[in-house]
Amino acid sequence: MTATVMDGKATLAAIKGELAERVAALAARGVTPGLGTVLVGDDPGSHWYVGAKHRDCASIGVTSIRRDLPATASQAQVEEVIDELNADPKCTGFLVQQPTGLDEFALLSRVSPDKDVDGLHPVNLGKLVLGQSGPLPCTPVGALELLRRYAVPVDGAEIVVIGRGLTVGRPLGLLLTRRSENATVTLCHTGTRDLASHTRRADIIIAAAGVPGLVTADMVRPGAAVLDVGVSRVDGKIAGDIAPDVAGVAGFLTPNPGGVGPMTRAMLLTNVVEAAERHADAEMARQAGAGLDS
Ligand SMILES: Nc1nc2c(c(=O)[nH]1)N[C@@H](CN(C=O)c1ccc(C(=O)N[C@@H](CCC(=O)O)C(=O)O)cc1)CN2
Repeated sequence: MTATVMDGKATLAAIKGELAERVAALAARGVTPGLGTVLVGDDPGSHWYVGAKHRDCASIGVTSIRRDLPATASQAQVEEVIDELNADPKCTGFLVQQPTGLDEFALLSRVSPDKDVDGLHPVNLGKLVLGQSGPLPCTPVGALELLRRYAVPVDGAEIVVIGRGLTVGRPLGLLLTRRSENATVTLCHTGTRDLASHTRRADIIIAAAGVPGLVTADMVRPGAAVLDVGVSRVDGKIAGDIAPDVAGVAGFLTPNPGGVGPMTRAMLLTNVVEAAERHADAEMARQAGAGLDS
């Protein structure tokens, strides 16, 4: 069997085209979305991710506000920048690039939930738990969107998620078990005794463990969809969690790079546009309430 490649790069391009139309509609209402990023330190990977996010924004008409701080920045200095972006009307949404090496819970909690485009603020994660609408974490919803666009059925599917991290594995479990998605999820982690016994009966495997080559062909049911979210560097190159021999067994497979990574950026752009749309609607309602619309 040769797996169908779930192309995240091509899907990002398609989503950008769709979002550019929504940005144009916002411009007609006098609103320009603006993404803010807060980057601490000089990790080359983080610099690349932030640069890519701003290039994506420029390509669809979203303006950029970039705050880069040195590795020596203190918690208080980063919190000051967050306060600035919370108050800046040109910044309709922003994020703190992780990792920062600081108290990330305190930083995430300080971002205004209305401007949280990562969907990682405790209020927005709480909404996900409660099944309320709100911005969703970018990588989990990116993986789900890729499955949707390749028509891989999720409703009723047995899905094994590997990894319980706060940005991917844990919210993925919450997302996929919502009534609207209706999947049965097994969340595996370093304490899982027999990983292969779980993956072998999965319709969909989503690996976010950061262990190169963790999932091998013998662990995959023929025809299963396999998504690789693992990012490790081996000899300077990205190495995912999925071993190359899985391509001969899986029905659908994401490349890595070129799979879920670009989808993370696509869903960030979606959250940025949606935050600006909510902002525009709230402003219109405020003006109508104040009798300013006539
Ligand atoms: N505040 C956040 N920090 C981090 C998040 C996040 O969602 N919010 N996730 C990751 C990094 N990340 C986004 O920030 C991210 C990961 C991967 C990609 C991507 O496009 N990757 C490319 C390859 C890039 C390369 O060559 O290095 C791909 O997979 O094709 C974009 C964004 C941690 N931090």
